[in-house]
Amino acid sequence: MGHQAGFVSIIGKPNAGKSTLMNALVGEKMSIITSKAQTTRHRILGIVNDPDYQIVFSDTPGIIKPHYALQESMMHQVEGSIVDADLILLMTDINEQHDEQDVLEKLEGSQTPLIVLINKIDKSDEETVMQKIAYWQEKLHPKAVYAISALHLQDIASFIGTILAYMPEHPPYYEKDFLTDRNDRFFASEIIREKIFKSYKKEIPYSTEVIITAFKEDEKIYRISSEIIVERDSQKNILIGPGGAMLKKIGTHARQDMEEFFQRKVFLEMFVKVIPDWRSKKNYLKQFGYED
Ligand SMILES: Nc1nc2c(ncn2[C@@H]2O[C@H](COP(=O)(O)OP(=O)(O)OP(=O)(O)O)[C@@H](O)[C@H]2O)c(=O)[nH]1
Repeated sequence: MGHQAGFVSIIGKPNAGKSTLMNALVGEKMSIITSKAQTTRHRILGIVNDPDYQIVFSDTPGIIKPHYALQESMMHQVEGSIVDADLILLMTDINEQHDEQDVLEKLEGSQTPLIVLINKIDKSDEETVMQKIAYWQEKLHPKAVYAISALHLQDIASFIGTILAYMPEHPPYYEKDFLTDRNDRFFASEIIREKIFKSYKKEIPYSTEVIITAFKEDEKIYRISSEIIVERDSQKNILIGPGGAMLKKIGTHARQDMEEFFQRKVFLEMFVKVIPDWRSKKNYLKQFGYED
């Protein structure tokens, strides 16, 4: 067999561990990970390269019933990744009793090979694992069901081997030194978003978008300016905190992560701006990079 290349879509409910799995497979932090559901908003590619193959993983937003335009765009990205895939990995959390109906609806009519992954078995027991394996086999008749812990993924090589069996003979889709299709600006904004998700309770993270307004690469330092968009003045006040303390903390943590990620010194500016109801307005969503 010649060179193999293909697309693998990782789908599932929010918080199942999709981003954790992709980062483990790619060996780099491509997708931000937090304990909150719906952290991932865009479809993010993570590419595993080898002289003989290229596997292009898509980490996708968790599947939900959309309530506003941002979530509709997130669901369109899931659907797009299913259409493109040579293999679908459906990820489930062993400890969650989700109604998976909306996930199954997305798979209806798809002829693409499917593997079910039962994740977080480090927080479960053998009997439950056996029950869940039987459940998914019966429910979807997938090619295989694997019980894993994405957080402590044991044998990545054999996992990749399993996936390769479904990858067609094809030249590489991307340059062999690419790990992702996203650029440095995207990762800078995601790093800030991760800090916001980790620092505030529910309302602020879900109402926030981060825009990189300038990204200047000097030899020794990256100069990055950003805007944090929220929906209301009250959220702006919470985000900034007393005397600017919260925003300062986020900025410090984000800068440290960026310096590690880019292997450069970083100068980071942050401004907070209110755009009422941006999550429901198509023109803003388009401007912020969410496709229809
Ligand atoms: N115990 C345990 N926790 C895990 C495992 N895999 C992921 N997690 C945790 O589950 C949470 C969600 O993980 P993510 O990888 O962000 O999940 P996701 O499916 O990408 O989430 P969305 O972006 O909301 O769709 C994080 O707190 C992870 O650390 C695992 O194997 N075991």
